[in-house]
Amino acid sequence: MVIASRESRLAMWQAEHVRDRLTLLYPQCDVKIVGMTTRGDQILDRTLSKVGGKGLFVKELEVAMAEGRADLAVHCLKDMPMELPEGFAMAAVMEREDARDAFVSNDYASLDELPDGAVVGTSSLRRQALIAARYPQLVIKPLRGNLDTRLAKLDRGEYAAIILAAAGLKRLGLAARIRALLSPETSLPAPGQGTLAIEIPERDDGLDLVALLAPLHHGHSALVSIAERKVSQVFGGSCQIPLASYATIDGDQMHLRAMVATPDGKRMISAEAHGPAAEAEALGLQVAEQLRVQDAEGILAACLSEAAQADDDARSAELAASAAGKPAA
Ligand SMILES: NCc1[nH]cc(CCC(=O)O)c1CC(=O)O
Repeated sequence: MVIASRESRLAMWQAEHVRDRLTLLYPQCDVKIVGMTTRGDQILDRTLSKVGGKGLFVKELEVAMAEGRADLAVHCLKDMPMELPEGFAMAAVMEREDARDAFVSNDYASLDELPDGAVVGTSSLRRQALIAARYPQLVIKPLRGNLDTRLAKLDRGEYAAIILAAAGLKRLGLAARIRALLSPETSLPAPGQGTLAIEIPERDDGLDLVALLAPLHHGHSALVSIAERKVSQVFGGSCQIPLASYATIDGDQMHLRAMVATPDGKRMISAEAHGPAAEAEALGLQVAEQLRVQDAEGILAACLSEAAQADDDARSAELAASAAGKPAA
């Protein structure tokens, strides 16, 4: 069995995690990992939402699976497109890690402690909007790169604090860097945050990978991800829009909360619903409908035109820089 993985430390940890679970389940099976670099790993100078979004990190892995060089790929569910390309399926959704955002800083213990004008690093439009709405006195600057790069930028003093997913830090043994976990009330998580999913190609050799991977599937985590991702899907499933969607299950009841905002956090709408967990998709649609009647589409249109404007600005800067004979910053 071959697992295709990106080469970042986090992606490798995730692939190794699945390899170890499979090896325990099927000691007779030889599980290997093949590492590969994706377009998303190569483009580090621009905000992710502006260079093509979620598909960027999975394409090369899918090509490897389609060509028979790999049997499965492990992804952060948060980075997976809402609809998988023809010929691929989600074989398992694993048990969710901590879904919360984490506050990381060398000098401050929480967002509340940051002085006016302090620079906070994040490239997630969702985190940017949520922080800007609650802490208008803070300055939010883009932050990209893998986890180690982001932490190094913080340590060099480029930011007073940065916001990252708690799950990634915990997986890499970096939980000690977390100064505060942001409650869903402060920073409602992204759809699927903290959850790993396994993607497989359709195959015609009769091997039932879904059945083989079933012990890695976690029913509750799958149900909350269906509800969360439905909300995102209704609004286009893009990461160019600040959208949060977070569900929890208590007994057989699900609680789903969602939020849509403009990147500056000046317009923000929320919705929530309770219902049977088994009706996850319907709950997602219900919350999406509540957002729609509050003009979610109007807010999203404003986001997309802002993103297009930023793209134009970036292109103009690139053109001006190349005319001046130097690479764009
Ligand atoms: N967009 C990048 C990404 N995709 C998944 C995670 C974290 C791990 C997870 O949510 O499972 C991260 C890093 C971050 O948001 O800080």
